[in-house]
Formats: sequence, C-alpha cells, structure tokens
Amino acid sequence: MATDFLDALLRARRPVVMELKRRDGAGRDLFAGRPLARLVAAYERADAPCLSVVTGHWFGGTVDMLREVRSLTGLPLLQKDFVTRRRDLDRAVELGASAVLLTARLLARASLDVLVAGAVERGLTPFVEVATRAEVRAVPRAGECVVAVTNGDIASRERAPADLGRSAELLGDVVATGTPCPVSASGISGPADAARLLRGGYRGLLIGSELLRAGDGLPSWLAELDRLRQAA
Ligand SMILES: O=P(O)(O)OC[C@@H](O)[C@@H](O)c1c[nH]c2ccccc12
Repeated sequence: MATDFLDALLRARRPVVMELKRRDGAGRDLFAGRPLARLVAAYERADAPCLSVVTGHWFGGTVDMLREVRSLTGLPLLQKDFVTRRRDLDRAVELGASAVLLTARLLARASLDVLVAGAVERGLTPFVEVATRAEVRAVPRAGECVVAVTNGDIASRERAPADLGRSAELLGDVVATGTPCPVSASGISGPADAARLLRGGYRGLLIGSELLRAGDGLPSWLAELDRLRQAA
C-alpha cells in the first residue's frame, strides 16, 4: 500500500526529504534562533515534497516539535525517532506523521517484522534505515518501504564522520530488495554529493544539517543541485 509520504517522494521533481533537526550529532545548534514556522516556510518555498522531523532527544527533539510542524504544513511528515514498540506507531499516527523511522541496527529481526507490518496497517510508510548488506537483505516487505542507507554512524550518535561510499556500495542490494524508493540519508554535505547520489540511482535523499546550515542560501544550494543533475 502506497502512502502519501512515499507517493510524494516518488513524484517529486527534486526528491529531497528536508529535515528539521534541532542539533547535530556533536550537539551543535542547527536552528540558529529561527522559529519552526520560519524553517517550515523556507522548506515549503523550496518545494520540499515531504519533511522529516527529528523528535529523538539525542538531537534535541521533542514530540511537541512534530505537533507544531503538523499544525504548520500539509506536507507528509516522517517522524525520526527510535521507534521500538507498536505503541510508538500509534503515537506517530496521533501526531500526524505519514512515515516512521525504523532503524534496522537497533531492532531484532522479529521486531522489525512486527513494526513494518504495524506501520503498513496504520497507513504509515516504513522508512527503514540500514547500514550493512545483511541489514539491507533482511528488510521485510521492502516493496512497501522506503529503504534508506544511512551514511552516518548511529552507534556513535553520528559523532563519527559520515561515509558516502556506503551508499554507493549498497545501492545494488537496496534496489534488489524491490523497494520503490532507495534513499541515501545523512552526511550529505553539498550539492555535488547530492547530485552524484541521484545520478547514481538513488530515488531520494534525506538531508538535515546542511540544509539548515545553508540558511538564506537554501534556494541557491538547491538550484546548484538542479544544475548539477542536468549537467550529465
Ligand atoms: O543531518 P544529516 O547529516 O543530513 O542527517 C540527517 C538524518 O539522517 C539524521 O538526522 C538521522 C539519521 N538517523 C537518525 C535517527 C534519529 C534521528 C536522526 C537521525
């Protein structure tokens, strides 16, 4: 079953999930005093197909942030948190999310099965984050999931440097799962990285820190991505 999150990403001219994350892995503030309303408006003006809201406290998030973003926009929202129980899925629905992060690294195989099925039942897109070939191959019902290769290092709470080579290495296996939407997430540090990943075969990207740091330069950051994608 397709959901609005997956559909929006697949239909997008520029398939970048734009993230709202209060702090990066090193604890540095990313909002720079800007209220959520301003950040959401900037992402909407930039034609974001959907947004990601980090509610996990590691990155300074709260569920109230998601509630507030829901009240500010009609765009499909991904809740980024460490979901481990079915009740977290009910909460995501109550908060108005359309997709939930499921981190393969943190979930036993049986739990991942239960949570993917539970998400689909509730009309949520499972956004399954993977970091190894074994994790990619074990994604259940991948045809109904976004399968997102993370370039970051969850074990170190993203304090270790990102490795974009991982996205390149795992793309073939991700496509082989049958997911309609292979995504590369985390540590994408400029339009050149982003263009390379999309031209290499990813159907979507998830970018947080760099878009937030771009500030008023967001439109030119994205225009440069468009230009590089076309200049094949
Ligand atoms: O800010 P970046 O490097 O563009 O990364 C975004 C995103 O992938 C990252 O926020 C993230 C990856 N896994 C998570 C789990 C929970 C919260 C957040 C995350």
